[in-house]
Amino acid sequence: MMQAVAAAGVQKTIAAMEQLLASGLGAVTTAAAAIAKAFSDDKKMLCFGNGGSAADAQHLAAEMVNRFMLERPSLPCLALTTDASVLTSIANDYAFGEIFSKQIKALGAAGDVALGISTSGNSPNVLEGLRVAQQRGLLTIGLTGRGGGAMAALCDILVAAPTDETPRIQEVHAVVIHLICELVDLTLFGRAK
Ligand SMILES: O=C(CO)[C@@H](O)[C@H](O)[C@H](O)[C@H](O)COP(=O)(O)O
Ligand SMILES: [Zn+2]
Repeated sequence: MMQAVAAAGVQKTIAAMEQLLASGLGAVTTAAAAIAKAFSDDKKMLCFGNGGSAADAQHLAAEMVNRFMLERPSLPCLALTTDASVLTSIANDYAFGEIFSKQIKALGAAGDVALGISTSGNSPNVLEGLRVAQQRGLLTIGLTGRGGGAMAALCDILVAAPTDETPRIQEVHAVVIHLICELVDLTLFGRAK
């Protein structure tokens, strides 16, 4: 029983990855090119999401600020999920739906990249972050699941993992995040390792 459940989980992830590959990976390469262009224009990237996707936002920021595979200069990227004082004060005094958008108002500038991650595509705080980012002239990139939910309308570039199950979507996102890092390094530094 346990083995069958585990095998089914792996099969679903493989199927989603195969579909992503068959789709040509156009959204992934477009997102990476846009992020590389922003960095080469001295702009930064702000990443955000809830739960496992908050961890994914932090993972991406760590790869950019520290390094991925290549020894190269730090790249300006910030996860908006890490400062407990900022997050709790906004949630307590205003609304949980504003925890990302208020930080984007403070830190975001035109030409920066706002990268929102939501498996459902419908988390109100991620939607509000993307909405404010668009209003302020940031480029909006969304990582989501099949369909993209309400997020699709708020993203200049949407990477939609072709599956409906939250953990499987997150597993595809982990690969997409690493591909973005690899392609950004390749674009900016001529190689990725
Ligand atoms: O990691 C997981 C599930 O795998 C959870 O923590 C999950 O991220 C949370 O339930 C999130 O609140 C879901 O939000 P979203 O992906 O729909 O925006
Ligand atoms: Zn998870």
